[in-house]
Amino acid sequence: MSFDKFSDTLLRGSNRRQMMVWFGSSALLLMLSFGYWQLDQQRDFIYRVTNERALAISHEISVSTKSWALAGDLAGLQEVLLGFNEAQDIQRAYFVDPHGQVLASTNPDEIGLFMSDKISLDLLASKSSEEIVLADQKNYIAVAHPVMAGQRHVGWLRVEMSRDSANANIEAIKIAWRNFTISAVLLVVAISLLLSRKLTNGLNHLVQVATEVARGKEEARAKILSQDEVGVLAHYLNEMLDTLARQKGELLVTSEALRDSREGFQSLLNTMAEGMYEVDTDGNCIFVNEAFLHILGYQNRDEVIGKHIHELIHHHRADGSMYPASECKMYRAYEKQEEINVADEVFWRKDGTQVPVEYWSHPIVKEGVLVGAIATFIDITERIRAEQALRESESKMRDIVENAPFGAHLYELMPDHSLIFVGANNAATSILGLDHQQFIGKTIEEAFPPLIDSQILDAYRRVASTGVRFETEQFSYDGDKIHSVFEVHAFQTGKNRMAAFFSDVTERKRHEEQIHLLAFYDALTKLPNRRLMNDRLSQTIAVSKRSGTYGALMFLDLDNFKPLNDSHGHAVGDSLLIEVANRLKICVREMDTVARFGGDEFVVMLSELGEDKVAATALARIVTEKILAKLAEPYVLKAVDEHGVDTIVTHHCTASIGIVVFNGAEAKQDTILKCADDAMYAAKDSGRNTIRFFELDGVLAS
Ligand SMILES: Nc1nc2c(ncn2[C@@H]2O[C@H](COP(=O)(O)OP(=O)(O)OP(=O)(O)O)[C@@H](O)[C@H]2O)c(=O)[nH]1
Repeated sequence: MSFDKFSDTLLRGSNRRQMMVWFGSSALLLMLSFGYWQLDQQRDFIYRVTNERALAISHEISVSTKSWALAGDLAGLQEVLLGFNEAQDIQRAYFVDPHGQVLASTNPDEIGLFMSDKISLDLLASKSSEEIVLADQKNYIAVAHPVMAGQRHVGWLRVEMSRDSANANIEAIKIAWRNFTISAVLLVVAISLLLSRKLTNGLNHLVQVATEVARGKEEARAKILSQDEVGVLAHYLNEMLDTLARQKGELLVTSEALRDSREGFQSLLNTMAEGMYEVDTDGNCIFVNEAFLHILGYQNRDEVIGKHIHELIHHHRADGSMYPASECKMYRAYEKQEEINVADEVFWRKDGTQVPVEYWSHPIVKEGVLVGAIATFIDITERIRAEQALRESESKMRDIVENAPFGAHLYELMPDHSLIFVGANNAATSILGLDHQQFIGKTIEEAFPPLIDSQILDAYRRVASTGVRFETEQFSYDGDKIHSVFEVHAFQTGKNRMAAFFSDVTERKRHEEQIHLLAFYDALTKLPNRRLMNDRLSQTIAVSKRSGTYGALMFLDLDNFKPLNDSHGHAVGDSLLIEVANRLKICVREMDTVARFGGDEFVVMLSELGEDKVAATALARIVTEKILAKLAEPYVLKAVDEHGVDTIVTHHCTASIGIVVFNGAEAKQDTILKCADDAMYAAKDSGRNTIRFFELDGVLAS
């Protein structure tokens, strides 16, 4: 392990370890510093004590040896010195005379020798009366003490001592101090361990909770073990975790909603029938939907995303010529930040075929800056085909309408409700005999004055605005050049546009009227015939049934008509029949019906004679008698004799009339007719020129 890593581990590890390291190393440093200082002090002190002892010994020996020296008793002198031979740490003690000769020494071998070393020479040269420390070394000390006789130097007593005992003391102190230091450091480390454990237990718990939460155990919460700062921290950590959990829940809901919304939006885009893509400002594709891939034949988005979209799908025009991006309408629109809609260009499929499209592009602007664009498009192949088919169909229809046998007018309804004439076909021109070109742009009233105040104008306006078709049965048009009846069919051809098809049905109408006349009227007298009388009788019966009113039916047959025919001819007979018809008509009300059933047989039906049968019968009788009298009046008839000359024939004629008064609720039509017929024959049988009433049950009435 490198030092850096080691120091890193120590200094940046857990708080507990840091505390231990810092406290331990601080204690160690402190103890070492203090110990070193203390040891230094101790050493100085011990050395000083050693020096003082050396000086004290040298003083004591000098005092002891002074008398022996003055006496010149070298043996005594030697004796004194040998007495100090056993003193502690004394290595050597000797007496030197002023000439440097050793007179006595703890080392007898050097007695008589002269000191010639520099220290000795300097010492001998010195006249000091004070003791002198000659050497003060770690293991050795040498002192010299003058031996004075008054003011006279008699010699120098020199003592050399080892510092073994002093150094042993110092060593013992060192060992003691080292042990003390180690113990102190260990104690400090132990205390710091306990203290840090106490201090960091709570923190470690918080760290453990935070670690569990970080590893996904989001429900983990800190125990509040104390009321100190760590307890407060645990409380707020729990609150923070609760808040985070709540916010995460809300965020989850929001993000789920967002994801749902995004997925919904994505699937919406993908279910769009329109192709869609998004480009950045460089024109590179950043999004396409499913329809894009489908329409342009790509399998997946990777084939498109990141590509320059113009170069990929819009590189050539429909005619095959190059379509540079610089000329692309879409890009020009992007630059101007405008929306654009184009429907006459093509996109190119992956397989190199072209597809006609209509596209819309919208620039995307964020905070005023263009950041890209979105384009949507649809394949308009079918539309073009349909438009072409429509054009062809319209052309065919135009041909058909132009050449149709019926007239056609086209109108447009204006906001002020006026109908403006916008065109006509060839048949319209030939039917109406008008030059329609001159009417284009004019109102219908200006173009066709006979239509002013006509109901057909309102009908046309309704058709143009609502689309409800309109068909006239017949419509009379009296113009300058034409007086005809038309049949008109009008229908909407577009918003506020309509066409009116018309055909001249004047001739057909005349024929229809003729057919109607022949079918329902007697050709000679113009009276309703048997069929029409039967219709009206059934209607009268139905009304009578509902209202309870009575009606009367009379059968009338001329008496002795045949002889007139025989004597004056059929034409005179016809004239009589016509005159009879006229007289009958003037005898009845408008609502009554006079019919000719054939030959000289007529039928008169009186309706709404009231609800009282007696009164109705009386009324019927009055009318019948009136008829009888009227028919009995002489007839002045024009005749032509056998020579072809016109003559006047006066003829008298009567009629036999049978009557039935009926109520619709009481009798059926056949019964009524039969009873009237029977009554008429009864009248004939009674001698003619008379009236007979029949009850419906076949009983002859008075
Ligand atoms: N002029 C003319 N005569 C017709 C027409 N239809 C029928 N007749 C004749 O009318 C006559 C009717 O004959 P009847 O009613 O049987 O004879 P009638 O002389 O009236 O005798 P009664 O009815 O018994 O009084 C026939 O001679 C028919 O030929 C017609 O349209 N014109």
